[in-house]
Amino acid sequence: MTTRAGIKAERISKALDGLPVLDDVSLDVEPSQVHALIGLNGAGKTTLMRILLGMLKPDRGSVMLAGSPVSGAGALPWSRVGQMLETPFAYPELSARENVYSSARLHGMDRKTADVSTGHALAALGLDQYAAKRTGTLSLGNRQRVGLAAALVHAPNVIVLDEPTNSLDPRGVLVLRRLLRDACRDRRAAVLVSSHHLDEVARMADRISVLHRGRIIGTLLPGTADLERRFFDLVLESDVQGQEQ
Ligand SMILES: Nc1ncnc2c1ncn2[C@@H]1O[C@H](COP(=O)(O)OP(=O)(O)OP(=O)(O)O)[C@@H](O)[C@H]1O
Repeated sequence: MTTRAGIKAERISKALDGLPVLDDVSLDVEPSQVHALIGLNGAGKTTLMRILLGMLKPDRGSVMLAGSPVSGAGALPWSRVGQMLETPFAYPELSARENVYSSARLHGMDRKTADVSTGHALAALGLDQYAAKRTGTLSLGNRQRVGLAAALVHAPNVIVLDEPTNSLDPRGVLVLRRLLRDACRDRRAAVLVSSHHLDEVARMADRISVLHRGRIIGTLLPGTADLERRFFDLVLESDVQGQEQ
């Protein structure tokens, strides 16, 4: 299996506590695309993202990430990856600036470049006035913005964000959408975002994959009308098929 960039997951299965959570999931997140993963609570989105990022080992299947098998990826591929899963990257006792700068350095940027990039990332996420504040004292939405700044500061080519708009206000959602679009256009980034919000996803994504009960049950076209109805049609169809088997 070869891929030059992006994420390619093939036939991933995983059980947790003896229960199947992912069943034969394949997913291609291509360069220059925002790929959305949608599914109901408990569908397996976070588990899949953890496997894609090498945080959890699949029982079966394989993942290529930024051109390398995720199981043996060295520092170079990881320096090209930006991610935010569940809790945003943020040491509460450090300032917003220190958190974002740390992420830049951990992803291999030299001090000067990290310093400049940190300034840009904070400004892009509207965090200038909070830069010196301890992250633990910030509002939930602003902590999420710090997490996003930390995920994007090093201009990654592969971006994985788990429910990145959860605590964002409408302006934050617009900002994130623009940043992800810019990343796709300017550096051919491959972007995977999970979400429950179909309307947001429809405006942000080029492709939408639907995960239900640990299986990819179909895709949706972002531009089509009645996205919500189509989503529930897919879910219902899959549940009916499951009952018949
Ligand atoms: N560490 C764990 N041990 C046992 N079961 C787990 C563990 N983590 C997740 N699960 C189970 O796996 C299933 C999928 O969980 P996951 O968090 O991946 O779903 P999700 O689609 O991200 O859900 P949500 O939208 O609610 O965040 C759930 O049934 C969950 O209870």
